[in-house]
Amino acid sequence: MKIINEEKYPWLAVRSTYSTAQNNGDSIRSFLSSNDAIEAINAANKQLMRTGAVYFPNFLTNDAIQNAVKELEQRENLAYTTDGVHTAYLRNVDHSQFSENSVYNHEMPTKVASTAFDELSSTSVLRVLYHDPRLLKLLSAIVGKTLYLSDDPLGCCSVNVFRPHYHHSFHFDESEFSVTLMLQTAEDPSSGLFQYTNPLRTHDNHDLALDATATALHLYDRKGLNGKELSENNMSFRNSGDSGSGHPSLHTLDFQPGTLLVLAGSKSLHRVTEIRGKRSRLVAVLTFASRPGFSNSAAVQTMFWGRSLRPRKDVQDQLEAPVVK
Ligand SMILES: O=C(O)CCC(=O)C(=O)O
Ligand SMILES: [Fe+2]
Repeated sequence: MKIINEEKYPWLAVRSTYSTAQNNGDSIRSFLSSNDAIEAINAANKQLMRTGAVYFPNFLTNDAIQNAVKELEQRENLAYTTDGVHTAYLRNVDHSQFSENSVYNHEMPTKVASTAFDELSSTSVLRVLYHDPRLLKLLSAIVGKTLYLSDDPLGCCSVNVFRPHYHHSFHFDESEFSVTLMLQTAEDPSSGLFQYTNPLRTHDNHDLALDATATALHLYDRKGLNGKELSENNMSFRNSGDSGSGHPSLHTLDFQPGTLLVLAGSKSLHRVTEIRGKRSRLVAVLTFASRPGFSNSAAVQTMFWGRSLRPRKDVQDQLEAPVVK
């Protein structure tokens, strides 16, 4: 079964007449060198830098979608449900460094279930896609740097299960880039929307973009703020992606089954609005990092999967070994 829709994206097909390891290696090396591929990647890179996200409709074949949904329906009852509060930064509140009214300490509710990577079968289409070297090469080309698969045994590739009334409040991901795949939408098409701002945080995890984040929450999360004034919010932040207006834009994704989204999730504030209707919204979340050995923190693992499972020790030892010159 083909997973990637090569009819819609012929430049993603790897042409090999016979299958030997070497032939496969050569095909992957020449992969993405066609003019069509270069053009599509340049356009995607521009879009990602400007708006924090870029998406590819019908990236998955219908067979792959159906297969994934069938497996997930069978495993849905295993999915752990988180039902609590978190800050936009998914970090612990810190009253010693940030004031009571700081957006850093502002908590919002989220209710979502998630099927962890180790709950997917060994032949799951999502597992196969996550390990397809074409996907890693494509994403590295789009973001303009070498990316690595995550070593998080739970969160490297997981599936969000949004049942009726579930929602995910505004947050930044810990992982730098996420790829999400819509598998099944909510019954009510005006619900379960994926919304994201332009990139607000510019450099690294130390850049909290407190002003911009507070401004975005004031503009787009009135319910979550409940009349509260966040202290950083002076409505005057500057951000290259929002030149002129001084307001972070909020985009709503046209997220249909089979759509693949590349999101700068640690830079763009994003949320999923409340689900209405009977059907669960199912979205796969595949994570990538710009250094090897990435894992979500134990705290974030516990929040989303109800347990923490650290990357294999041999992998960590290798990464932490001193470099001998
Ligand atoms: O379900 C989605 O569309 C993405 C949710 C999200 O932001 C996340 O899982 O971090
Ligand atoms: Fe997220």
